Amino acid sequence: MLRHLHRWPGLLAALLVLVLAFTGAALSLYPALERLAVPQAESTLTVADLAARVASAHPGLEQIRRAPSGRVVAWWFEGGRPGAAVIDPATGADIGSPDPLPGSRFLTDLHRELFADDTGRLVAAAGAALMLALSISGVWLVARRMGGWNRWFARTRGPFAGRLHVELSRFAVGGLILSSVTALWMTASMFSLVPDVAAEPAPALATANLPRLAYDQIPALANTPADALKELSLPSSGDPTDTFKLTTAGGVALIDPGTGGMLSSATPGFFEKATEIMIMLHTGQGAPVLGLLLGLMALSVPALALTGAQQWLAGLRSTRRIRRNARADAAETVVLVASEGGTTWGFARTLHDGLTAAGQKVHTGPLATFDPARYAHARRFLILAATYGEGEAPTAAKGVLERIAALKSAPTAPVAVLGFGDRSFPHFCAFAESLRSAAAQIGWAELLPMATVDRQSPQDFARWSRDLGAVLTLPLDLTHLPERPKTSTLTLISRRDYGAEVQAPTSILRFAVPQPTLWQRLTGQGLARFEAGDLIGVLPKGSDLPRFYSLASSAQDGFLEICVRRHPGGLCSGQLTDLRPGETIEGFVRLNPAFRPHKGRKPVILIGAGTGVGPLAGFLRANRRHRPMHLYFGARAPQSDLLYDAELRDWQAEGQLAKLTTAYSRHGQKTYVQDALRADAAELARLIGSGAQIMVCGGREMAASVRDALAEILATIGQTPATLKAEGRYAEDVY
Ligand SMILES: Cc1cc2nc3c(=O)[nH]c(=O)nc-3n(C[C@H](O)[C@H](O)[C@H](O)COP(=O)(O)O)c2cc1C
Repeated sequence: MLRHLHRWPGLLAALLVLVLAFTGAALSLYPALERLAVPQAESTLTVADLAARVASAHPGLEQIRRAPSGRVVAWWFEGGRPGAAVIDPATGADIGSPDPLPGSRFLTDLHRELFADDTGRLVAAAGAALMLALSISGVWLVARRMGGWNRWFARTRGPFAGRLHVELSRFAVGGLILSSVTALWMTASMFSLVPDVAAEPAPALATANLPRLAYDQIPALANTPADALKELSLPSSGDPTDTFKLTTAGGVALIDPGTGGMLSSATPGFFEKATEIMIMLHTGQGAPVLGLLLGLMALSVPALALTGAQQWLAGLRSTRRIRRNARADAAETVVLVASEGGTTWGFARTLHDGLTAAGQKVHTGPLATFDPARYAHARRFLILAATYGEGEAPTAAKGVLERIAALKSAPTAPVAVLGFGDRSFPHFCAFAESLRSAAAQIGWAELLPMATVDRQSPQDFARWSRDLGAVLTLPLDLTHLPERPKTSTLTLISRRDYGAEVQAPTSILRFAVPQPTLWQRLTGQGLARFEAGDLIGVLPKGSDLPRFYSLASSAQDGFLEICVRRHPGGLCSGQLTDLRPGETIEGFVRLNPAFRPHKGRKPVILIGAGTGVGPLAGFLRANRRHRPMHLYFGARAPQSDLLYDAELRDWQAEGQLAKLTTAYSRHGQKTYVQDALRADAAELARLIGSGAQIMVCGGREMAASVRDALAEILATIGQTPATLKAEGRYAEDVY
């Protein structure tokens, strides 16, 4: 419900709210500009002094008004003609026309009434009401996403658009609520819905036929500082009983010009004062810094709209192919999906269709939206979760574990977790396992013991579905045939071959990148955006199951490069290493943001062996700012499989590679990378102590030996690989 409340007004009102936000942000500059543009009165100046100064230049003075910015405007009637000017309070001289600053009337009319008088005012007020609804529901959604009110300011996780949306909301929501509440108040005041009629003093007449006192002989004018003045109306020269009318923040008074006595007065009531404060808070008039801050917050609105829409579209993309999706609050079976590449959604669809066909009311949605309060009629939860990084959650589901752990009580309906992973990774289905144990920790009853699906195995899935059917007493036996991923055609431009002499035939393959469409560029789909360290899924001929290779180049390089070692009998590596320039493969990019050098100038220690040097070479190629990068590279023999040999020399000469250390396992004194690390223990300890990041890429055994060697080195500075990992300074890409 809350999500709908946040989303639908969001879409409907996007345009209106954007107009209000842009014009509001632009208008917020005016109070500050006006404050800078007008000369300010000295602090000792009184209303009497000011009136005397203006009157000496304009004997027919009728009225003086002072705006909260300090801008003083005077009106007079001289030689049968009315006149008006902005006044320098220091001299009483005219310094310019009292017309509003250029553009401000246009912007004000657009902001306040969309050039449509009362109708426009009501539409603008509706925009403010929608802004308020969005802001308040947004405050709740941030709390929900972060895992509770006490975590409202905690570190954000997950995809960039979602993180930016939360960060901007946290910055801007206070100001947006303030601006919309004050706008609503001002509209209510405009339509006389607030009893804020200006207080008026009782009518009074001056003593006739007395000569006028000088301004400084009238106590009320002589004792009121000029910066407290709002308006002073002078008695009309043709009416002997007319009075001064002095308006200040404290109220309104009628003053006898002959005696100087106060004839009557009135002080503003609660609502009049409240309206005045609302106007100040909304416009920034009298509080230019607040105005600028509110303007800055209003400027977040377009970015919030964009990132909000992007998240909504991403959610829509994943669930749109679920047919007959029951509402979350009506469903008896809730299927929650954590996926990065989308294949788990395919399994979820098959499960959804199977359960629906068996008569169940099923709701399927992203695990990221999990909130027990949403599922009033749930009788069971089925969580389908893939694993990424080093046993971690897919990006969209980051933070879910913390949210489960933060639940005050476990949902009453039991849960079954089905993990999707790949046994060739060291942490097989580790995220699903973490979900299972987080559920157990809070006492969430298990519907079925956790099961796993290895490499999208239809058999594993069918087996689990039968177990589920047995528990639910439904005839479930689901066959899911994984869909072929959407691929691009890549043409080989060049290849360089290494390692044949040392029984490690390896090739660096460089492919042309097809020109991305505008849509792909805007949404980052296809091959529009990739970095070294991301992955390419290659579909070998004769199989729909992709094989992943780490990228050794980024989209900016203008080509896509991978290192492939030919494995005896390997389907994909065989086809790739047989490719001739001009031939093509089918592939798709999978982002791997966990394996990238952090931003900044801190040193990076790159450790790789064999084809593992591929992404590390990509990092070096992109190191145009020459941050210190140290490469430890394990190969078999220098003349045979030292991949990127020529480039490594160039990069070193140009400063992109600070230091290269090689270790050869079949040449001279045989050594491995871990030996080279141990030999450099003191230097490495120093680099890590100064904040260096470690990135390891290569085979599983090499990574384990490197971890052992680094554990010894880290112990000397009171660190472990685990502590560095927790800080995000130890990343592995292992196969
Ligand atoms: C970069 C990357 C890292 C992965 N890490 C793991 C892992 O640590 N453990 C695991 O069991 N599976 C791992 N996998 C395999 C995926 O979890 C598996 O292919 C899953 O079916 C993908 O589901 P999805 O397409 O819905 O994201 C990884 C896959 C990739 C591409």
